[in-house]
Amino acid sequence: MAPTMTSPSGITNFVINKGNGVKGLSEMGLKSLPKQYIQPLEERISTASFGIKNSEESVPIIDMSNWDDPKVAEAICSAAEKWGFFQLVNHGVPIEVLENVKEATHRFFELPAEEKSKNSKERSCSNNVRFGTSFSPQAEKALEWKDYLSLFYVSEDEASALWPPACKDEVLEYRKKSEILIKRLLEMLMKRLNVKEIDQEKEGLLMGSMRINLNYYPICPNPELTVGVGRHSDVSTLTVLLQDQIGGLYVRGGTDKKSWIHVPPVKGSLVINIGDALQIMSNGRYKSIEHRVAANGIKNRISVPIFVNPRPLDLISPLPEVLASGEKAVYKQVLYSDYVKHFFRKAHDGKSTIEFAKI
Ligand SMILES: CC(C)(COP(=O)(O)OP(=O)(O)OC[C@H]1O[C@@H](n2cnc3c(N)ncnc32)[C@H](O)[C@@H]1OP(=O)(O)O)[C@@H](O)C(=O)NCCC(=O)NCCSC(=O)/C=C/c1ccc(O)cc1
Ligand SMILES: O=C(O)CCC(=O)C(=O)O
Ligand SMILES: [Fe+2]
Repeated sequence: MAPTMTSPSGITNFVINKGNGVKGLSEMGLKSLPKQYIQPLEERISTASFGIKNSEESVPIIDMSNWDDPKVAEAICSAAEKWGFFQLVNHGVPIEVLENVKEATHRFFELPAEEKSKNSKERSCSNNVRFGTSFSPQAEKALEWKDYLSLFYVSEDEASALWPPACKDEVLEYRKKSEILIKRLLEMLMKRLNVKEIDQEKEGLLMGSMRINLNYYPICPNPELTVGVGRHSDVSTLTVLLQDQIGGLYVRGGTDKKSWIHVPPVKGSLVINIGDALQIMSNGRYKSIEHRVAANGIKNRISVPIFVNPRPLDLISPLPEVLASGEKAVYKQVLYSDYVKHFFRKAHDGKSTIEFAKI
């Protein structure tokens, strides 16, 4: 039988090869979710049974207005140890910059499929610019209901020349204006690890590369059967995440450490989470926590994470300052680009990636 639009190969062709993404599927007004997107029961997110149970069971919201007050550093480091996730208000990144990057994200995804797919893995003129769908379609048994544009930052000039004009200025501004915040956070987190000063070498190791993703989660016909993003932890040092007002991000936590806790949108805030690279460098003191995103049946959602990373050719391992007191290393030295390739070559699988670096 010839593939039709609704046959499995027809869907793959339309979404992945033709670059329509799940946004294209969503806009066709599909009445039911195509088979490829149906997740196994244990991965589905039943939003009715999750959420905030009480005030102790929510990700901390930290006010950064007095960022040099030791209490702020204490709150941030404790949240990084206990939750691996926190929200920041009065973080110093201008609200207008955040609004502009959200608008630019919508502008990019509103472009015709033909225009967006000029940035696909096959057609992009740079390895640093990639438009795609789901996470790792060739490795996944069930696909995720998300399209993305992923931008690896090398320099202002390179980005200006190669990133899509629909969003590049706003994304560059968002990255630049977040840099002070990123440095402040890393300084606080490092102090608690007995790293007194972030010299050039440490700065490179902690934040020598950045990747900004523009995530688009279109309205889904059967949101309860699929996910926007499956369970994973980020491979970054830390991630600065801008989400819109829709909601749907869940993190593993609570007193039993097993519940899925909603991260409610807070106007003007930024979500921060610890990634695997910092869990490794801190020898497990700071936690990169599993998280996932629900699909939504009513509204389109966007998010814009800045993944703050080591450089691809950095060797990452527990920091000497952390091991100075005689603590035994639980992670070995790994080449960061090997670690990231390992992450990208498999489907999302919770906290499994870090096994790659365990002794
Ligand atoms: C290893 C990289 C990413 C690419 O290396 P490459 O060898 O020059 O390029 P390849 O094109 O061969 O990519 C290797 C594999 O990774 C895949 N990949 C290459 N970028 C991508 C890409 N942005 N997206 C999703 N696959 C990709 C790519 O498809 C390919 O898979 P495969 O074809 O099956 O071998 C290299 O740029 C690198 O070392 N970067 C270091 C900095 C970095 O990007 N760190 C990652 C931070 S991202 C992070 O923390 C979380 C990201 C995340 C993202 C989505 C989620 O749902 C959840 C989390
Ligand atoms: O969309 C979100 O809120 C989170 C997305 C995410 O976890 C990621 O891109 O790594
Ligand atoms: Fe993530």
